[in-house]
Amino acid sequence: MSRSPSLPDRPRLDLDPEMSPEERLDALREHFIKLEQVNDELSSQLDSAEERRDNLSGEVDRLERENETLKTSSLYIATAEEVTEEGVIVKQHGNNQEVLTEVSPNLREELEAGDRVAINDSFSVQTLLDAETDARAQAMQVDHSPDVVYEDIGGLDEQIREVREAVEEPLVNAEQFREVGIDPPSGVLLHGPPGTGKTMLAKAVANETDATFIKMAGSELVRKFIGEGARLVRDLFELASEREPAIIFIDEIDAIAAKRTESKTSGDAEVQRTMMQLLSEMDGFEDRGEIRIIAATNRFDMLDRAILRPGRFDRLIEVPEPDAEGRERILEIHTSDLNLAEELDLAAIAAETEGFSGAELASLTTEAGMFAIRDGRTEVRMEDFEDAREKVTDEESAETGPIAFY
Ligand SMILES: Nc1ncnc2c1ncn2[C@@H]1O[C@H](COP(=O)(O)OP(=O)(O)OP(=O)(O)O)[C@@H](O)[C@H]1O
Repeated sequence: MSRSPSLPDRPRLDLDPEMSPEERLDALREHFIKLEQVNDELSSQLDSAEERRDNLSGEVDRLERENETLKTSSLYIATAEEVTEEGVIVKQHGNNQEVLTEVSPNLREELEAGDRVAINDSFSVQTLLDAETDARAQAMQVDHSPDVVYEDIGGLDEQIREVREAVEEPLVNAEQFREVGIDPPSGVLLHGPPGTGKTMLAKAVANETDATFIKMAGSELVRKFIGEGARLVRDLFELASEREPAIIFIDEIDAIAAKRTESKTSGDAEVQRTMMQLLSEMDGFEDRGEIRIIAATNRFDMLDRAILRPGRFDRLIEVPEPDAEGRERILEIHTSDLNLAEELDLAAIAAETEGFSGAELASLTTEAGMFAIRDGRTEVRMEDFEDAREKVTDEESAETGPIAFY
């Protein structure tokens, strides 16, 4: 900082009593001139002091603004990976950097592993992001460890074997695949009627491989997130690479990948863009590491064949309606916690429920339990299943009519 200039000396007026009036007048004039000079000097000093003050207050304004911006500067988005005694481990989106960081005690109470958070430059957690405000969070269902295991799935042994081979093996033994030099299937397409266990299969692989399960429903992309489909597909793959190992599950893929002739709605161009984005993500997918893609449809006939080309959904697995044996197994699974009457014959129920999907058998079981309760019993009998079958069949035909799609 420059020093302030020194003040000019104050002129002295020496009037000798011996002086004549003329001499006094001269001395006074001279003094007056000196005073004027000092005055000029002081006012120029005042001017420059004022100028300096203006400059300084400009500088103060600038610093204040900078301070404000620093206080409100952009925050980074991260995911809380683990809440530990020592702090919170967060993983920053984009660069996947993991850090152990601080969090204020009140935030800490609310914070759970898997939450999205905003962190500042020094990585400390500033806010917990509200998942509901985030289209990405709304459009995608993220499950860190789905609780479905292969044993929960009845009648699909062959499909389980194929899914394990196409999805689980390449994830678990990635190194072996590389060494042998074969590319695992890029994407697996599960096709079959509704409620037959396609989602369960995808969840069970995620569980078995300790992978994050990320589900996106094609129909929602088209209905709910109009104009955002392509971006959300990009986000979907980005999220998966942040959460490796991950299983991407695209349900109802027909909604975004229907044959062009079949989709003549006004949103056609938008749907096309979403599908193109999906194809380009899959085409550029090879080096993406531990991410596998599973899609499901119950409108296989409607699919645009472009998505079935090699390098895309090149492994097709049909998930059919269960046969009698499959139905019996599904009934066994869903009644395992029920208090069944001694005489109850699951094979007989399976024989009488031709055309029932796994989902329908699950609700049949719940309904049977409800009939027992209504009757004041704690034991579920054959007659409860018969009543339940009538109810479920009536509801089905009232709601959807015969299943016409497949
Ligand atoms: N094979 C099965 N074994 C046991 N339970 C089943 C089976 N299939 C379906 N279920 C029951 O039905 C429910 C729905 O199944 P799931 O969501 O996997 O069907 P989906 O084929 O994905 O259906 P959608 O095509 O309608 O999405 C499951 O939560 C489960 O209770």
